[in-house]
Amino acid sequence: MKKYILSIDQGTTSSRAIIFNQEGTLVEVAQKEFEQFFPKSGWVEHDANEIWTSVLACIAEVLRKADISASQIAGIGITNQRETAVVWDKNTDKPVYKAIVWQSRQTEEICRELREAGYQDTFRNKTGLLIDPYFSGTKVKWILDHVEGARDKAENGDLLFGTIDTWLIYKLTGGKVHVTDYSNASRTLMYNIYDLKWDDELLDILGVPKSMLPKVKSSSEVYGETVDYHFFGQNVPIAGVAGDQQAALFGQACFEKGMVKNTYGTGCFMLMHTGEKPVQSRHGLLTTLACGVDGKVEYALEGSIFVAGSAIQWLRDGLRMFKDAKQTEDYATRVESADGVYLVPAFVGLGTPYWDSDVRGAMFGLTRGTQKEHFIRATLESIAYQSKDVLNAMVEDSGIDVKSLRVDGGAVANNFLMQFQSDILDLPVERPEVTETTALGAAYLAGLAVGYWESRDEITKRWKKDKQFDSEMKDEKRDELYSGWKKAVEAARVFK
Ligand SMILES: Nc1ncnc2c1ncn2[C@@H]1O[C@H](COP(=O)(O)OP(=O)(O)O)[C@@H](O)[C@H]1O
Ligand SMILES: O=P(O)(O)OC[C@H](O)CO
Repeated sequence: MKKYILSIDQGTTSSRAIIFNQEGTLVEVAQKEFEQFFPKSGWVEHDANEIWTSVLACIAEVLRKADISASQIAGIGITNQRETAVVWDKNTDKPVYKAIVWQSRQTEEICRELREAGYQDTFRNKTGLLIDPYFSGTKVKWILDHVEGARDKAENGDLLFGTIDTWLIYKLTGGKVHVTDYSNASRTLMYNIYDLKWDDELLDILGVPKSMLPKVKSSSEVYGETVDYHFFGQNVPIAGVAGDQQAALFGQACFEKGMVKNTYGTGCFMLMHTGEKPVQSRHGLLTTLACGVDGKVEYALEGSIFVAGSAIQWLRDGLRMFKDAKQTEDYATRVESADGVYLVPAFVGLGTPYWDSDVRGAMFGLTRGTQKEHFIRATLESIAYQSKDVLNAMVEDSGIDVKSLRVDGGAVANNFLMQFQSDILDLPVERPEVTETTALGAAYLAGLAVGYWESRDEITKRWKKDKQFDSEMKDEKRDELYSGWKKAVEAARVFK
């Protein structure tokens, strides 16, 4: 009987279930969107139960479409939108509040208070992160502070916290297993990435009882089995877990110090593998845990860009400039250049390296001659400029000379964007054949744990390039364009 690996990719706007075969080829995929809740300006929430049912529906659909029975699944890998926080009552298995999403800014006030109380370095030195609403810790505090009776219940040991991986494993195992992996724990603002422990001092500052927290395990091991009533009568091992960006780093076979991947989706997330030693940043990068295997811990540097593909969605839905994101390539190549136009897409502030949550989007260099084509081209270019800001910070902080950039995510289909990225970085940009690297990474992690695949070397060999983009731009032109971008960012930050 032929066996497969099932990967569950629980993202910000949709859940997906994907089946991979022994060759690491995608056999079938099922996807389901779910509702986004925006209760107040800047707040983003999900219904954790809807996420769970969307995942179950995807599993059923993908098995049906692939005509594979549940008994043919050798193992399950889970990868997830990170930082999003769920708190539920272990007596009822019901969430006490909606899942607070990574993008949500509703804990801005809590963060301000923590910064003003002088805790920035305490958190940074232990977690590698910044005090920002992005991370889970202040979201958990917010729920305990705002949901009636929640704090008492938490102190009584009745409430559990989890990122989405934890929530899904808990549900799939019928409430038997409460775990997460290093990569997800490292995004919570509560986990000490050097001691590899939940940090008592940080928990105390945040007022989060330790009894709520999941056990932290490696990214590739058997955590438990599905209960048969949730998996068509089968007890299948859940054997791989990683936050989606770390899973992509793994799926891109970036196992060596200095290898970098950039994922171009709603936002952009660039990760550099830094080996078995953490690198501390001076330029607003995050130090985070990558996926190790065989019990080894590995580290990465990460830069987060909040708005990338979503700027394209804004052009499509907000400004109604085209119907399909694909058309942007054609529009952008109809003109020679953006003609001096720059978009700073700081719609929700700027992430790495600026970490400025008050700055808002701005456009510069408009003339009477500016056309829709320039506008679209400038938007695509802004994705590449932001990525250059992050890569520059990585090179400075790590002292590592980067040889190439591996890319994935929905927007890498855009050849203009990839060529411009290579031009502006003056680096080769490598697009793999399988751009579903996030799901593939989780599948690899699970497959390695159950002996479906042998080793990371096998994965390295499987990584295949679809296309390489090499820089064709003159240094002078690159410098001129990039200095224009830096000026545009400066100017946008003045207007607050
Ligand atoms: N050909 C394209 N050119 C530019 N942007 C694109 C293209 N195709 C998709 N996108 C953008 O990529 C994003 C979708 O990528 P995806 O990896 O599915 O995102 P996510 O996982 O964050 O939901 C959307 O924001 C979309 O606007
Ligand atoms: O859902 P995605 O793929 O946009 O990823 C979200 C990130 O994990 C947030 O840190």
